[in-house]
Amino acid sequence: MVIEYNGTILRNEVAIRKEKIYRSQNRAVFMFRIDSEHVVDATLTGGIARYINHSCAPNCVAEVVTFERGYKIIISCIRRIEKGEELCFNYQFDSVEGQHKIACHCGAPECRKWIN
Ligand SMILES: C[S@@+](CC[C@H](N)C(=O)[O-])C[C@H]1O[C@@H](n2cnc3c(N)ncnc32)[C@H](O)[C@@H]1O
Repeated sequence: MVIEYNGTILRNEVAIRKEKIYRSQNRAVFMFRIDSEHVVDATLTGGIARYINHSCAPNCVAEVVTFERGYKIIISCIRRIEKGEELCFNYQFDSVEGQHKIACHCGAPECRKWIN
């Protein structure tokens, strides 16, 4: 394990409301989907794991584990990480028709060009 992705677990409806509020406040929004009904909101209560970028050739993986009837998001390395190397994992965002596409800048030879 490298780091835990901390934050507050929210139901979808609450997460949608919070995201609107954050955007109206011009805040960067940090949310991690854990299942079809819940999101971990790291915008105000998260740690540094929220800054981990996406890569199409990641050195880490993010896994949702159940813990004491709740959830935890654990970031683990999947290969040796050199000193100074940036941590990254595959966001595995769904590609939703009509949704704004995010260009990927991970720089990996096998880059899929889009995050979502
Ligand atoms: C959780 S934040 C990661 C930290 C963010 N880079 C920052 O400085 O606050 C996720 C956002 O970072 C950007 N991002 C992360 N990985 C990226 C990548 N491989 N290519 C382009 N943008 C990326 C996207 O805007 C994405 O929505």
